[in-house]
Amino acid sequence: MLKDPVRKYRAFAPVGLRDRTWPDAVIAQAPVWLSTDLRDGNQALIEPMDIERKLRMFKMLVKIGFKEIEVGFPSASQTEYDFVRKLIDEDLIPNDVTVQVLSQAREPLIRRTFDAMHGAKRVIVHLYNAVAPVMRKVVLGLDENGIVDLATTHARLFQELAAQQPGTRWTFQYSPEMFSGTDLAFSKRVVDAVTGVWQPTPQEKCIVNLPSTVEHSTPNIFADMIEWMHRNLARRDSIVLSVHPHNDRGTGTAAGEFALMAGADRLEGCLFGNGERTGNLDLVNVALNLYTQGVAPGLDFSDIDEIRRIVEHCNQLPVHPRHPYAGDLVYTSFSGSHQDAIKKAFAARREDDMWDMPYLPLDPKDLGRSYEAVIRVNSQSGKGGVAYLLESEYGLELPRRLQIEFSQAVQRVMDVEGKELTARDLFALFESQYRTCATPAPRYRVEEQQRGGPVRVVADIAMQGRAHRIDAAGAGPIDAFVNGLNAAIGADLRVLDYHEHAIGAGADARAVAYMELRVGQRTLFGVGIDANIVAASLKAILSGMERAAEESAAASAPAATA
Ligand SMILES: CC(=O)SCCNC(=O)CCNC(=O)[C@H](O)C(C)(C)COP(=O)(O)OP(=O)(O)OC[C@H]1O[C@@H](n2cnc3c(N)ncnc32)[C@H](O)[C@@H]1OP(=O)(O)O
Ligand SMILES: CC(C)C(=O)C(=O)O
Repeated sequence: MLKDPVRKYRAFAPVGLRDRTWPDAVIAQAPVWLSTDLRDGNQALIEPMDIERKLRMFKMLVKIGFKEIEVGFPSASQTEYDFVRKLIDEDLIPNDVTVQVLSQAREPLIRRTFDAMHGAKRVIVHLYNAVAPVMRKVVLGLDENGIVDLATTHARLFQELAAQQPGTRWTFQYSPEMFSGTDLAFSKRVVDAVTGVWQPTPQEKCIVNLPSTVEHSTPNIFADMIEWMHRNLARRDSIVLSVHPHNDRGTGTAAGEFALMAGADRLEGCLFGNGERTGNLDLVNVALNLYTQGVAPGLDFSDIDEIRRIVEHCNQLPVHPRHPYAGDLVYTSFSGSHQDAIKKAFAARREDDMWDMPYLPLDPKDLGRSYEAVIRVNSQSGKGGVAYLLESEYGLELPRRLQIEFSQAVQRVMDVEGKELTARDLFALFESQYRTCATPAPRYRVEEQQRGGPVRVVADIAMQGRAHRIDAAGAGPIDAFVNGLNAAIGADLRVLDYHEHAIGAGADARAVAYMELRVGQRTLFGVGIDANIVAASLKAILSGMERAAEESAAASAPAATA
């Protein structure tokens, strides 16, 4: 790279629109959307779509709700031509959808384009030629007058050929290619000349499409350019003002949104931003940005994963896992503080509340995603994430101090393995830590002399492989069991805290008991799961006692020598 890039690159000149209004505008309604996946998207693919893939894409675009779809460049190849013929001949274009086709300002290409559209009910036929100084000089070898002449000559040809097919309802569209790299006065001159030929009316509008063929500047400058054109174009009331942003600087979405604020009526782009180089404007991104502001986009992304799979199949290109709204990881938090906030916000949320979820700008359910992947646990995670997964996947509502205790066990595993732990891994670790499967239910009997009075518990238990009989009284079954255990094995056991809840419902429901115990000098948890609530509590005590015994055995074992 150059130390002094100014010797090679020049900054894009600002427009200097002092009385600009767009920064205060609010986008309160959806624009007219034009999908160019089958044209600009397609021309950027390593392997352009065959007819089967084009058709699959077309049907999906219709299902999403696009009413204007650029289906190809019919003069480019036989496949392109045959595809539009198939749509027309097999009557595959719904009545409320208008197809669009593109042609360069070259007579044979335009003739073939009109030829391809015979019998179509409605067509947007799209003319372009380059207007930027670099293209005038190196590609076309024309001065400004020559460019105006090129555009108007072919605009007249459009009129002539359309008149020969009166059964079709034609809408004309013109794009001054590389508008983003052209001075505004000249862009206006060419566009006014073209609309001067077409003479659109407020009832029969034409479309003027302003492309940032290459994105040269910050999006505020593009917005100034659009506002300037919006204010200065002749016949503005007879024009649908469209923009076609690319994404060379990574600000295509901002450019599209700012352009709407600056007066544009229509956006051209592709799903997930496919298109030349860094892509076209990402229509999913803009539509869902609107949605999160409470504006109905008029496009349906309720099954975003299915749409993404079809796009990946048709384009043979992957959608990045971090792609806005659609990527595999965009609703997933790994980091502890994010997980903690999400978990608390989910717990506080009621069904009809406005969406106000930390770290989640949109409810993944609205796009057909489950909450399953919202939180995933790795070494960056804390207790909140672990607790969330155990609760959402296994119905375990761990009390706060147990969350802290268990997350230390998780961290120890993570430090060794260093990889993500799934909900299933965490549950398996929880089962083994708290011996929820290994602790057998004691055989026990509870005797109550009078309702509300002291109870007697008689139980046979096994502790550290040895059998014991417990027979003691207490204020309730837990108290009696603890008293009996202390007497039978000489333990120093107290219950500090106790939580229990049901897991599941109906005949399959089980109870889980979380028991915070003081065993000698040690404070720790025991957990028991059983169909019977008393059995679950006794198991929880035994689980904690076994854990304490194992820990003290481990602490007194001689340290291994190398
Ligand atoms: C910014 C955009 O996305 S615009 C759309 C671009 N899309 C495509 O190009 C995909 C489809 N294109 C094609 O299949 C081919 O380019 C075709 C069939 C249209 C034309 O093919 P060819 O006739 O072989 O021309 P080629 O592709 O080399 O294009 C260069 C010619 O087009 C002319 N040309 C280039 N841009 C323009 C323009 N905007 N307006 C008019 N003529 C142009 C050039 O001057 C050059 O003419 P020359 O051969 O007389 O020097
Ligand atoms: C034909 C035009 C609209 C185009 O694709 C571009 O300039 O990017």
